[in-house]
Amino acid sequence: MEVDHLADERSKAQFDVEEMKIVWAGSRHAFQVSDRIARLVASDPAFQKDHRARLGRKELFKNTLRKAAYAWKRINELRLTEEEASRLRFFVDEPAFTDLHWGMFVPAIKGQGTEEQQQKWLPLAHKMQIIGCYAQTELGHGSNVQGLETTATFDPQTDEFIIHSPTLTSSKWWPGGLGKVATHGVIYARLLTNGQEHGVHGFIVQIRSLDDHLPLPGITVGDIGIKFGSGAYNTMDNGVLRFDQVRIPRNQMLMRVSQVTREGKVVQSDVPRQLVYGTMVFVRKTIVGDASNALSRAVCIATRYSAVRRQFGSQKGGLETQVIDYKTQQNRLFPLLASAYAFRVVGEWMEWLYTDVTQRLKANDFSTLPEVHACTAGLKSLTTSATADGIEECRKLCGGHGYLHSSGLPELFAVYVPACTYEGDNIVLLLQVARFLMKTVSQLGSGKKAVGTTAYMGRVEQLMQCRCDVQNAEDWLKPSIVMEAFEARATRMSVACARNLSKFGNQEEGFLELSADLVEVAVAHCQLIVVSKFIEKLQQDIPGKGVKNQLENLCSVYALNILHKHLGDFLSTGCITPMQASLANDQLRSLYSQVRPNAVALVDAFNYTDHFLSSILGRYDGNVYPKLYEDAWKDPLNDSIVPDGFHEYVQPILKQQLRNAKL
Ligand SMILES: CCC/C=C/C(=O)SCCNC(=O)CCNC(=O)[C@H](O)C(C)(C)COP(=O)([O-])OP(=O)([O-])OC[C@H]1O[C@@H](n2cnc3c(N)ncnc32)[C@H](O)[C@@H]1OP(=O)([O-])[O-]
Ligand SMILES: Cc1cc2nc3c(=O)[nH]c(=O)nc-3n(C[C@H](O)[C@H](O)[C@H](O)COP(=O)(O)OP(=O)(O)OC[C@H]3O[C@@H](n4cnc5c(N)ncnc54)[C@H](O)[C@@H]3O)c2cc1C
Repeated sequence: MEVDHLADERSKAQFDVEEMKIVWAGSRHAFQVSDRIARLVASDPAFQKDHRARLGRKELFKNTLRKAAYAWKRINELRLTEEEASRLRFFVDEPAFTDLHWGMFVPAIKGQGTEEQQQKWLPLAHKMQIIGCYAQTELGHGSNVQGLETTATFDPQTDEFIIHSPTLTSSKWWPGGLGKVATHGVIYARLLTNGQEHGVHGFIVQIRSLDDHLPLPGITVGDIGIKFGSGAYNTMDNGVLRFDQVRIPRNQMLMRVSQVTREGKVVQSDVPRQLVYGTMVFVRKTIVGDASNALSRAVCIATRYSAVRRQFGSQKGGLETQVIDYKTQQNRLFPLLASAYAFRVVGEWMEWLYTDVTQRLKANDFSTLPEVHACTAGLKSLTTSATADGIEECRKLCGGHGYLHSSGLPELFAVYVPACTYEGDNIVLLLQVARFLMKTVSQLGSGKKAVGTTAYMGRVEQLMQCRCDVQNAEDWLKPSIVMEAFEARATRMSVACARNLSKFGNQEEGFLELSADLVEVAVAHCQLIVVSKFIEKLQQDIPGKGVKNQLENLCSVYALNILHKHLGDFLSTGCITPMQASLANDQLRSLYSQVRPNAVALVDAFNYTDHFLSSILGRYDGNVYPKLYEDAWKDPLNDSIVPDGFHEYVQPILKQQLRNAKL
């Protein structure tokens, strides 16, 4: 019989874990779908993944193609819904060309194509009769989208666009799926008609033949090479692409935002030009939800292992202390656990925000677009940075064993860390948020009402003067007190920056000079959004014994840990006193004691299979040591007792030394 080494931990839980699983999944339905599909993937040997770090690039890539094809076969055989298919790809857990096909190519056509274009291209993409990628970034420019150099010149004689890469730096560089697989791409290029330039637009371009998969005439395409980490993101064929005067029909420019007529005239529709950037907004909101997936996975591993691992503290020959009982371990681990839950909640809210803006856009209401852009950009940045740092912290929380590939953490880190760069470099995105905030502050006096996530700035006068009401540590558990401290901090930092900016004659010059401060303002605003969405969630009815209470503890841990880490902001803006800061820290310590007995159950609520976690340290049954020992012997180096190369290279040295010693 299997022994559950964590049974004792599980018996300590003070809440209904099954109900928490529903909260984590978002709904009973979502839980059931996820649970069923996770088991389906875990039980299928074709989806095995524990050997992939030992494969060379070519074998690794071929293996990914095999898995993607098999996943597609199962999706069709089982007639999975779109939701189920997307869960299946998630649990297969291997970055592949399909991520970009479903995650960017299809959304780009949906968001930027006309009805007619959608009718033509989407059925082909949905049946995978074509495979697409999203080719925006170039060798010379990624962040600066307006700086892209690829051109799309309209030729009125033939009613075509000529797509061309005029310089080396205009080569498309990075698009996933492009390197070896994609047959088509949405290519971003500067539109030129009648000798005039009209900014960057998306074009559907066929890259490879549907018969023999060779590049079409005028196209040079390949993979950009090995990336960070063994295995990891190297399952993806990030690509390079150059065009030499490649012709495409006029109707392959995505024309929802602007149209080019038969005569080459550019006609703007009434949707804002920024919708050309719409796919990025879509993907950024998805990345926020994904951050909670990656962070929860790392936290699950580190929490279970911290309960298994014992070090020091044995008295009279008894058991040593579980490392999870050290306050320093709790102080590093529990805020990450709280962040995983916080990002889950904010990810759910992002889904709502995105659905809302999509409906508004359909009704030609563009009023919330700037705020949605600021929220998706800011929260993408905040959550991915915290998650990347959090995964690395989890590795350290697992001591030496965390550095082993079999802990699951190195690969998770290597796959996750580019999220801080792709879909917008995190600093560049925070500067977008800061621009939005400075604009909001500058409009406060003009009577324009601050709405949505900036509504708090409407109370600027009160927030500039308010004094925190905390008298004892428990006061920090009151949502109103926490909210006011965070709102006052964000407002005061925004106003201070706006005042500094106004000292510059040239706003752009001021923006550049103060950009480091502006990034901090943006972070303060985004942290406030996370705290406020978590608090809002707790105002809802949440069923299940003790579930709400656990979430309240986690919400307080999230907020008070941020307050502690950013104490400089709160103190220097006079939002709280040093004494109140010290009380917040006392409360945080006491919250750790309340989280401690529930920690293992709180990570069980993520409902991850051992297959998905792929971590010996994070095994559900906690049977870590025998499995680590067993796994070591599976390494190919242990296939032979004396390694290849020993007789050739090492033995001669030993013999030489021996000879020298005898002389
Ligand atoms: C699995 C991994 C796959 C990865 C895939 C990828 O990485 S794909 C590649 C991913 N690549 C990247 O992510 C590249 C990152 N870079 C970018 O997104 C942009 O180039 C930029 C936003 C940094 C600057 O852009 P710029 O120089 O054109 O703009 P500007 O600053 O002068 O602002 C002009 C106005 O537009 C507004 N606005 C801007 N964006 C949006 C939006 N999305 N929506 C709505 N609005 C937006 C902005 O607020 C401003 O409004 P205002 O004040 O006039 O009312
Ligand atoms: C794994 C991976 C997958 C990707 N997939 C795709 C894809 O499918 N399709 C696609 O089109 N692209 C893709 N990309 C490209 C990605 O979107 C870009 O790399 C990203 O947008 C960052 O742009 P950059 O590389 O130009 O960085 P840079 O802008 O060159 O950044 C370099 C440094 O400059 C700083 N910086 C830049 N501008 C400013 C500024 N205005 N103010 C202050 N600091 C600044 C940045 O903070 C950073 O520290 C992918 C990238 C990676 C790593």
